[in-house]
Amino acid sequence: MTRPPNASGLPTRRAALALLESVLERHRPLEEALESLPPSLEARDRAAAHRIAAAVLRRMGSLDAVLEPFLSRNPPGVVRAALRMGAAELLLLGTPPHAAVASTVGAVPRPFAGLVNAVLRKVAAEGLAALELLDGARLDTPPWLWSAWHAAYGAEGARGIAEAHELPAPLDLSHREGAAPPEGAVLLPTGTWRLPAGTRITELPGFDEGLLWAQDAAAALPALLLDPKPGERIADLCAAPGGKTAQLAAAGAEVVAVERDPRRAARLRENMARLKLAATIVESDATTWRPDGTFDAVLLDAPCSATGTIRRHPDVAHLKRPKDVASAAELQAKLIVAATALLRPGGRLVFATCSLQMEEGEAQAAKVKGLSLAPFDRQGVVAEMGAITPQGMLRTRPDMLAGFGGMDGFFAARFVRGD
Ligand SMILES: C[S@@+](CC[C@H](N)C(=O)[O-])C[C@H]1O[C@@H](n2cnc3c(N)ncnc32)[C@H](O)[C@@H]1O
Repeated sequence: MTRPPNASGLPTRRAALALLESVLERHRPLEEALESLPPSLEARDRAAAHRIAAAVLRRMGSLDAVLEPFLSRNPPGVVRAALRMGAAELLLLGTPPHAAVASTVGAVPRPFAGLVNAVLRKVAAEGLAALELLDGARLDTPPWLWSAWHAAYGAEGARGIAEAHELPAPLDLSHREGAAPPEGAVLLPTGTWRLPAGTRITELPGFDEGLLWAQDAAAALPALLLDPKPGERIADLCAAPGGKTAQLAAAGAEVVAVERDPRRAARLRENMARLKLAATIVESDATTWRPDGTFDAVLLDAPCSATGTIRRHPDVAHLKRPKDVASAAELQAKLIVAATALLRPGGRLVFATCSLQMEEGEAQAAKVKGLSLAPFDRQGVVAEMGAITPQGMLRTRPDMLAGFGGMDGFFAARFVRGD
């Protein structure tokens, strides 16, 4: 009998190693690394490689601590990556030990096969017990993020956030009116439909018909809180891939969506076409864009460090540094000035970021000039989740809605322009 080409599991492990090398050595985002995998790789191998690489990135500190006692010296980069990968399969992903060990051994250069085999056999035998004794939340969180979250949210908050990062995020869906919830979907208090992690949106009924789009429950809140009205002229600055543009357009607003990156603008166009929603898409830098006329409202979902999305993008924890927070905050300040100039008197601005860092949230909002803060309602479902601050700003964290499986970290504040 001929074996299918990937029965050995080798293409998956080689692809997972390539993903880890891209993120950890070449500092490229995981999504970008996935796009660079060979087109010949089968979809299920690509998905499996993604799952393995994401598990390693999510729990890397813990995996290294488990491996440490079994290593007499620091192994070369590719061997360490393979050991992390094998350990993730054994301890986190439930791969049968024989398959995990054999396929990882097959993926490393021959001279290291014996070492990898011996270490992974020990991990298979003793690793789970060792893992349970570790402080995973602490080990898997870069120290600078741990300190920043500690300062912002206290010891319990920092730990809650880090613990929420240990598990992959579910698939959250926003939908158009008239869509039916996919089988098994849970309705969250905020209106988002939630399906288990690993669900493929492209296979859901309603996807091809343009009735659904993927959007974390927290990411859906800023556009909701902007409260778009039919016929309002709204500028969506920094718009791709378009989750919020779709919400605004679905609410009947006349949307102008501005995106600087041409490739991302193309994705925004594709997404809006699939959803059969109308928006004027402008490829431009929002800091210098000067349209004719003013807007009733502006949604500024600004570029940021994205530390609120670590559950979905565990590479963020390895790629971002404090200087990235500082430079993103600088750009956000410029974008807020540009957004302010677009508002008609009485017009409103919602400034949002998917960051857990104060510099990109509360501290940024406190520096806004020429607009008045219009606090969000302290009643209603969002407030009941504990996501409205005493100042009336939105602050979600991955440990909120814990009973439902958490949500991304997001910040939003609303402002109005005086007459
Ligand atoms: C956080 S993402 C936006 C997500 C989007 N609002 C959504 O809901 O799908 C930020 C976007 O801003 C874009 N961007 C960054 N700087 C920009 C600028 N100066 N002008 C316009 N777009 C910019 C990025 O390319 C990226 O697509």
